Amino acid sequence: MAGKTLYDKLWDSHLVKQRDDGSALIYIDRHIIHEVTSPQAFEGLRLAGRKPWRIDANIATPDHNVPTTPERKGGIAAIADQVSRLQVQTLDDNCDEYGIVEFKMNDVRQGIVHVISPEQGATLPGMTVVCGDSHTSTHGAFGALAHGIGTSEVEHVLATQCLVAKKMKNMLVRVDGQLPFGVTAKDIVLAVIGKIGTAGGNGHAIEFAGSAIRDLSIEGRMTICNMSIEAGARVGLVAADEKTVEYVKGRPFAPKGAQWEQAVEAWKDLVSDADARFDTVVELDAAQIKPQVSWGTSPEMVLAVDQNVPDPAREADPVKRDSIVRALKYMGLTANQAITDIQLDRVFIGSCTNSRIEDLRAAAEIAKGRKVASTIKQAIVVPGSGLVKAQAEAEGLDKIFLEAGFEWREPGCSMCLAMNPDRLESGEHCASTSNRNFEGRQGAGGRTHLVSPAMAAAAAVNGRFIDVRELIQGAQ
Ligand SMILES: CC(C)[C@H](C(=O)O)[C@@H](O)C(=O)O
Ligand code: SF4
Repeated sequence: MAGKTLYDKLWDSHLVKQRDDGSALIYIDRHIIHEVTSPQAFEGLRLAGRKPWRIDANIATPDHNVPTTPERKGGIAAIADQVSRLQVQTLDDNCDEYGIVEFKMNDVRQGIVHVISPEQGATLPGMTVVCGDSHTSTHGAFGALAHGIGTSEVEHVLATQCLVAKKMKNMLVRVDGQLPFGVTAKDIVLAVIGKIGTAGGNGHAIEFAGSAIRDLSIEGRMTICNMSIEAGARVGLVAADEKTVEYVKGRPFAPKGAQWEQAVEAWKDLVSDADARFDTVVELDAAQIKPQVSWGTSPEMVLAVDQNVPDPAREADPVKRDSIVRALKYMGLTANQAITDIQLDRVFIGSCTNSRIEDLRAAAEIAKGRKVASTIKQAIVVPGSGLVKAQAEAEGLDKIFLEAGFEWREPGCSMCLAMNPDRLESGEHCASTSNRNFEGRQGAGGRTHLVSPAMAAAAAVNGRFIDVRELIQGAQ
């Protein structure tokens, strides 16, 4: 019998019941809650006369709707939009009522769900982690089985601590070789999506492996797993290793003492067996990856910074041709235009993809001693959590950004999606470190270009896209 993949192992160790029709019941170790997808779930629970099954499996924070400007220090009353205010208030009320740990709006531990849970050690290797949020795949970076769920499933998990699920297929994305100087985890994942497309991972759990993945920090691995969902896979995974253990050690929710020793021992098995069988295998050479920029309205519409946007006339497939025509029109671009000719209006450095300390350091390295171009209307840096913000301030990164002309904000989802005051105006182009570039994602008519933090900072100071390596001192 062939060995097991990491996904197989995680699945097997959480399987409560397998049914003949292919569906199964799996146990959930960690449930993360935010204000958008939880109100109806709690309401359903209440109507059914039930209570959360295991209170301490839950951790909550508001993120999507919270303003990121200084006025937000005023608390919930400072949220102008009525629906947003109600959602955040409802989350607070629900967590208070059931005694669920919540980092409220102005708690220093508040932030984007996918940033705060790993930061607290609430996401651990070997766990099953769910949240009513598609980017829950982020947590797979720890060798955990993590994916998004819908609101009715949020209610089910709250009530039973279990989830009805179906086993997925196994996909291996192997990235070997050395990443060129100035090329980051974000560029790897954008290049993967450019290669396999947004449906490439459909029905699969993707394990990212290979020397280039092992060489990444935990932050970088989170960036990659975060965007698995944009490659069509609900689950992204990276095997646990010493870096994972090192990252988790000493965090508030991590096991301590003898339990820690036991856990570390158990985590050694969180790798795919050498003879494990994958249904699909994709390989990339890290050395060939260049800084990426998305030009269209889907994350697969992505190119290296030195390329030109496509010419529909050269596309034989009529369906693809139509989508190129439509995307060019929406994005206000002309066929064959150089990526480096795209003029930006706003720059957003943040989101659960790229708002951790390492991302802010990379952006600050570029911003240091430079100025945001006068043609840029706004460039904002939004830390992923209050603790990331505090760390960045301790390192003086806030000063670097402010001196360069960036705004330094309070944590939240911010301009990643138009659910709070940070948004694009129609027609504006934004260099954004987030994960989705769908039509209207950052505001009606807004035009999103997905890039790494260093590339976003470079675009801010240059006004147009530029290969960040041209700005790095001593670049070869
Ligand atoms: C609001 C939420 C349900 C949504 C998601 O599931 O991903 C959001 O976080 C997003 O990124 O689009
Ligand atoms: S930062 Fe963006 S992608 Fe992440 S959870 Fe918030 S809205 Fe979703």
